[in-house]
Formats: sequence, structure tokens, C-alpha cells
Amino acid sequence: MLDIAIPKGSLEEQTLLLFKQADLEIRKTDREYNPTIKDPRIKKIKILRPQEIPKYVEEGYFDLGISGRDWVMESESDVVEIADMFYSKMGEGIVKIVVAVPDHQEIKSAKDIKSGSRVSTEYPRLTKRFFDNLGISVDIRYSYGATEAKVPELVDVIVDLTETGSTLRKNGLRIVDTILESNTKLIANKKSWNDPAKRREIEEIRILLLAVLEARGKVYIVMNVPEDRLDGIVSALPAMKNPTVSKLYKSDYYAVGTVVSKSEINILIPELKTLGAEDILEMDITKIVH
Ligand SMILES: Nc1ncnc2c1ncn2[C@@H]1O[C@H](COP(=O)(O)OP(=O)(O)OP(=O)(O)O)[C@@H](O)[C@H]1O
Ligand SMILES: O=P(O)(O)OC[C@H]1O[C@H](OP(=O)(O)OP(=O)(O)O)[C@H](O)[C@@H]1O
Ligand SMILES: [Mg+2]
Repeated sequence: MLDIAIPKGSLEEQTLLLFKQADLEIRKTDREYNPTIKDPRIKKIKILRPQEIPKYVEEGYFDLGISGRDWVMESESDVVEIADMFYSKMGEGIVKIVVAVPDHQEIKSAKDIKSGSRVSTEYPRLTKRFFDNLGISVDIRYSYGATEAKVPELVDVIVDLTETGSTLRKNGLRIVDTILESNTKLIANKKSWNDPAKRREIEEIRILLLAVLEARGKVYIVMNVPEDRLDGIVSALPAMKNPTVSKLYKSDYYAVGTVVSKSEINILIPELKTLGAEDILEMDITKIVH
């Protein structure tokens, strides 16, 4: 059975929702860090800061964990990255760790930053490695957050995370370089991954979590189509996969069903109706397993 570490903070709410939708519901009250779960593969769940999760997974306190790629890299943890999971607090979860300076400064890229510059960051190791590679020796000041507030008075440069770019913009900062791109990762302890029984359990959990993410933003549509309209309808459907076509009982009609992206449904349904589709049904999908 598996021990799993779940992130507190910006990933917490979305992670709990993901587990619930994967039918791995974590039962927890507010501020409870040792919640329960009823699943034959899971022994224990603990909620921890995502900065610490990769190291505890590496050290074998947990078989499985969820954290960002940024924290796996920053903590230099030796874990197996078993899945990319594109979700975060707000959107698809792709964020960047960037070098930023006050907008008016004549710095074009990080190479132009002077040795001795003060740099505020929550990622001191990534920052040191980045500037070491450029041969620039900077004065790194550890940041506990609100990093953007510190330029220009307290520091000269920041290395911070950006998703929408709004915090940088509102504080008069400009990106001059990108250190890395990050997204949420499902990570496993090496020994657990190499243990056949544990690996089977880990893979089963991974299938369920990824199936939920895969189904997001997609719906299933099915409609009845007279034989002479079949080719027109099939070619109007988006080419995600070949649609299922089956003949209706004692009729010249066919049932046509396929998965489509929810974002195109507003254009597609009226178009299918015009092309001769009847009884069009749209259904929510909760999981897709490839
Ligand atoms: N604004 C954001 N948008 C998208 N992802 C983010 C954002 N802030 C942090 N993350 C990602 O979420 C993960 C969790 O990081 P962290 O615990 O530092 O979250 P946080 O929201 O910054 O927490 P806190 O609010 O306490 O600072 C990290 O891997 C990070 O890449
Ligand atoms: O590009 P944006 O969408 O504006 O998001 C980026 C901001 O989000 C995070 O801050 P957080 O909310 O974690 O606050 P903190 O600085 O106190 O950690 C990050 O450190 C940036 O400040
Ligand atoms: Mg933060």
C-alpha cells in the first residue's frame, strides 16, 4: 500500500478536486493535514508544503507525491517523474521561472546583469546555478514571497515565478530571461517504482488521475443521421478520432458518436443540425483512459 504527499497552498484545492473526480476522494476538514481516504491501494495521505515534498519522496517517507517541477529542480531531488499533470491554481498550469528587472533599465538579457547585483528569490539554488553558468557572481537574498515588491529599493533583480504576468506588470518589471518552465508533476520514490507490487498500485493511481485530466474540456456527442447525410456529417466532425457509426434497428438511420472539444461545440452543433443530423445529444465525460 502507498503513502502519498499532497501539496498545501496554491495546488491544494485543485489537487483535492482531482482526487475526488478520480474517485479517490480525500476526506478532510479545514486545517487537517492527515486526512483519510478509502482506497485499497492507499495507506496514508499527508498534506505538506510542495517545496518539501520532492525531498521526502526521495528519502522514502512517501511512495508518491505531487509537486511542481520547479521544486523538484530547486531541491535537487532524485525522484521518478511519472506524469505531467497540467493543472494549477488557475489554469493549465504552465508557469515560468524568470529573471526580471525594473522596466526602465537598459538590461536586454541576464548576461547584462552586473556582478554584485542583489537578487531576491524563492529559488536560491536555481538562481545560483543560472548565474554561475553565466559567470556572474550575484548576491542572492532568500525571499519568503512578495518578491516583486523588493525592486528597485531592496534588490536590483528578481528571479520569480510567473503565470499570467500580471504581478510583474503591476510592479513595473520586465522579463529579461527564463530559467525554466514548470508544471505540476506526479513523482515517485525510486525504490517504490522498482518494486513490482508498488509500481502496479502507482500505475493504477496514475491511470485514474490522468483519465480525469484527459477528459477535462471534452464532451461526447451522439446523433442520428439519415444514410444520405452520413458522409457530410462525418467529414464535419473534428478529427480527434474516427467516430463510431452504428446502424439503427429497422431503419435507414445511423447513430454517430464521437468525443469533441467543448470549446468548439457552439459552432459544431448548429452546423451538424444544418447538415441533417437529428436528436443530437451532448454528454459530459468524467474520464478518458487511452
Ligand atoms: N501564481 C501561480 N500560478 C500558477 N502556479 C503557481 C503560482 N504560484 C505557484 N505556483 C506553482 O504551484 C506550486 C506550489 O508552489 P507554492 O507552494 O510556492 O505555492 P504558492 O501559491 O506560491 O504558495 P504561497 O501562496 O504560500 O506562496 C509550485 O510548483 C508553483 O510552480
Ligand atoms: O504571473 P502571475 O499570474 O501574476 O503569478 C505570479 C505570482 O504568483 C506567485 O505569488 P504568490 O501568490 O505565491 O505570492 P507570494 O509571492 O507571496 O508567494 C508568484 O510568486 C508571483 O508573484
Ligand atoms: Mg508563492
